[in-house]
Amino acid sequence: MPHPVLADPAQNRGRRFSYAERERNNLVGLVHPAPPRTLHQEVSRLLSALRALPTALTRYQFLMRILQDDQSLFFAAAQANLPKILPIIYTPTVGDACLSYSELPLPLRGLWIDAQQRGRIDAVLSNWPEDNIDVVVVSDCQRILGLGDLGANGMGIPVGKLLLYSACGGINPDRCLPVVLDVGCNNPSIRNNENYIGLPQDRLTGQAYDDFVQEFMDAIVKRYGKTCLIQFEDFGNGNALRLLEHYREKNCCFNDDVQGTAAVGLAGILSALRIEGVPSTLSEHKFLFLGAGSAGIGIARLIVLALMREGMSEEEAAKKCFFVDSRGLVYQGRERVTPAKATFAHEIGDDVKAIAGDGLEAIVKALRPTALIGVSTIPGSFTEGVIKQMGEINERPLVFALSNPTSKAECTAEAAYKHTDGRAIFASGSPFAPVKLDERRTLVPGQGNNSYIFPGLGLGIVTAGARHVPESMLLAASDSLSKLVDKEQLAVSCVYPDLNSLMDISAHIAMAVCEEAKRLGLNEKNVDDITVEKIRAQMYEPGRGLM
Ligand SMILES: NC(=O)c1ccc[n+]([C@@H]2O[C@H](COP(=O)([O-])OP(=O)(O)OC[C@H]3O[C@@H](n4cnc5c(N)ncnc54)[C@H](O)[C@@H]3O)[C@@H](O)[C@H]2O)c1
Ligand SMILES: O=C(O)C[C@H](O)C(=O)O
Ligand SMILES: [Mg+2]
Repeated sequence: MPHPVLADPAQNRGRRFSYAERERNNLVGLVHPAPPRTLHQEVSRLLSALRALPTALTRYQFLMRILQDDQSLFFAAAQANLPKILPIIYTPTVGDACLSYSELPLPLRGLWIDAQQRGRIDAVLSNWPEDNIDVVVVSDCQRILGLGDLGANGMGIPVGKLLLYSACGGINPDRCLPVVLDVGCNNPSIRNNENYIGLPQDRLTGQAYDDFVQEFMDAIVKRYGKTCLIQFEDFGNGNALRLLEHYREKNCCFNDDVQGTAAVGLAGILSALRIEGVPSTLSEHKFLFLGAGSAGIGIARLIVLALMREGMSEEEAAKKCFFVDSRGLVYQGRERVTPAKATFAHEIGDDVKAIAGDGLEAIVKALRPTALIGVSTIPGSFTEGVIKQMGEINERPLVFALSNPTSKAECTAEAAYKHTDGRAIFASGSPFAPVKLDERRTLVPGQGNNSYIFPGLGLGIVTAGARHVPESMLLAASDSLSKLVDKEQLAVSCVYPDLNSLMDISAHIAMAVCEEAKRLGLNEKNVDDITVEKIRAQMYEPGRGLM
């Protein structure tokens, strides 16, 4: 039997227990005899051990074990080394971890609510050891990153998102709940694995699915209150927008793939307007999206709102966004245009119709977009020809390859820069290293990932006790992020701020969200006297003052 203090990751401090603490807690002999260590020393030790590991997946496993063992060491290490740690606990490595979640020896983390628990979801929730929860991230895992249906294996995503809530947004990790709704899995390569951790059955659909989600939503509100934030994550195309529409005004919730992505995408675009050679107002731009799913529709809808704020009509604003889906250009009168795409299915001439199915390069040439946004999950779809075409049309083309993980990116940073002689303003969902163009110039790809948004957005919602998450909060978050991009970043073509400052970024975003909640009267908590400094001071940060 492990000692209860050592077995509790929130209490265990291993070699950092002082002599007095060792005496007080009867730990003498149970921790190493060497003199107590500082948090800083232990973080250094952790980082050396991490470096010595051979693969990203072994580093993922190692960090998950540290988290299970000693929570404050994990978060202190993460917060002091975000650019190093994020790609392991989050995108892209978390994608590999999810693919092999059934095989990897990993500590149990998160709550799987499976379809057989229908009718007793509240009882399952009561098994979670914490009674006070601020943020729930829930996925049905039908579209994990660009990897498709991973069933119960997708737990790595809600777990990873919530680790960022604490590491980047300062939400107390004990008040975070990662949930997988295991409604089945239709992917044979996952489900037929003899070690599969989920229900080996087809996904629930139709009314049975909707009732299951409804029961879950009600159970969360009953147990944790109506201002407990519910973040929908990596739901499939057929459910993401639909569930968001259904719940957005009933619950305190948002969909990260639709709305978080929208805010980070728009922030990158707004930042780019400040770069010389880029048309400096939003209304001068034309956006071409490859992929018309949750992420693409989400970004386009927020662009429309941003344009309307500048005085444009909704109809005119929508005309600034064009979509290409798996059948080619989406246009008015085309077959298979869903209601979500219909807003962006424009009237086009016969000349454009004639090339609508001819591939992205021809479409780029015909439409002459200023920005190309990849949310398609199709790796390499921004070919050399496509990128060169963007470079011919624009002095500084925006090329955002937002699909995750890295293996699904529409192009690499190097390709975007190389085929435009370094003129492209590139951003990607997964991290890419800086690219040295020549002796004088190194360009830095920005990571256009919703991780810049959701921790601060959630922090703001929790701080304000917001009842809902209206679209204007996403606009506020987006503006706030964009304002934090400095001249130095823009000079190296990077449209996002330094990842190292994510805790500060989140405090600023949270402040903007609180102000918006207050403006709309959506706050259950008094935020009259709130300031960025006060928010920052209350954020969970185990290394504060100790590192
Ligand atoms: N960077 C970020 O923060 C971020 C956020 C959300 C999603 N994403 C990534 O974006 C991708 C899409 O996510 P989503 O939520 O929109 O998924 P989705 O399943 O809702 O949509 C995918 C879209 O791509 C289209 N598509 C498929 N094949 C295509 C092809 N050959 N050509 C053109 N379009 C094609 C589909 O028709 C669909 O419209 C994923 O890889 C996801 O990881 C990134
Ligand atoms: O998880 C990420 O890295 C971003 C986004 O939510 C995605 O689904 O790709
Ligand atoms: Mg996602």
